[in-house]
Amino acid sequence: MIELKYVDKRYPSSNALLYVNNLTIHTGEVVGILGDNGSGKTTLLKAIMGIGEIQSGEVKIDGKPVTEQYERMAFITEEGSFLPDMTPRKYGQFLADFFPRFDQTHYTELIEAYELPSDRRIKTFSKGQKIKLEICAGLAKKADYLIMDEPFVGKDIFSRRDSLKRMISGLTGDETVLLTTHLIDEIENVIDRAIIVHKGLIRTDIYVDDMREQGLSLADVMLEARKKSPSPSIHWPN
Ligand SMILES: Nc1ncnc2c1ncn2[C@@H]1O[C@H](COP(=O)(O)OP(=O)(O)OP(=O)(O)O)[C@@H](O)[C@H]1O
Repeated sequence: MIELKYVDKRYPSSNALLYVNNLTIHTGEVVGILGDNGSGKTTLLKAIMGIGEIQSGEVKIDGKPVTEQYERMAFITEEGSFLPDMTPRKYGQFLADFFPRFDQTHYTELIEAYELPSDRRIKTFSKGQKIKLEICAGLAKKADYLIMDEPFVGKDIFSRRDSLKRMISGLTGDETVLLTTHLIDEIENVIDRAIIVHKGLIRTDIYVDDMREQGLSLADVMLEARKKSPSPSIHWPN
């Protein structure tokens, strides 16, 4: 379970903020973090991963600070955690040294399935190939929490569908998955819950089944979220 309480994140060099009053992501949920460019999606994922300071509030993963749970977390992002001079093969060895649960065989299978050159330096890869490599690494970590920032960036449509299928089929179903994306059509049938961030605040948090019962699509919900004013129950930090 991921829990955020009164999380306040500000950047000193801009007036952007993220404020989350109370958010609980239950174990096993697949959650889409959606919203316009610059709305705060990546900032939210980074706050969960403990990347960068938060001004106040707390984030707990199964009741513990994220720093005590890193072995159980995979953060898949375009920025990548690979070292650019490494090849995928070397990167796999490096990850195996750091993550006790890392499954080298599964990693090699994924690298082959994504048709990534295992002995070429990662710095020569395209954007789509780099994020594919990060997905291979993230899935092979056998993490309980998969936090993915734009996992479809730089991919063509066939590659996106293939990637999505592979990602889902590589999961046991017990993982908690958070992903940001702008490709709402692709993920509507994949996520259980949609959290819509607008101007640094969570404006909508809805289960997809409830959304469908109300006859709404993700596109409708996102449009509504933009118009909503912040919830009156929000306690603004002093
Ligand atoms: N390191 C930083 N320093 C200053 N401002 C930042 C920094 N990182 C992000 N921001 C600002 O915080 C806001 C939220 O950015 P964030 O990257 O979380 O948005 P996003 O929803 O992930 O956007 P996108 O869909 O474009 O990736 C933006 O206004 C952005 O300019």
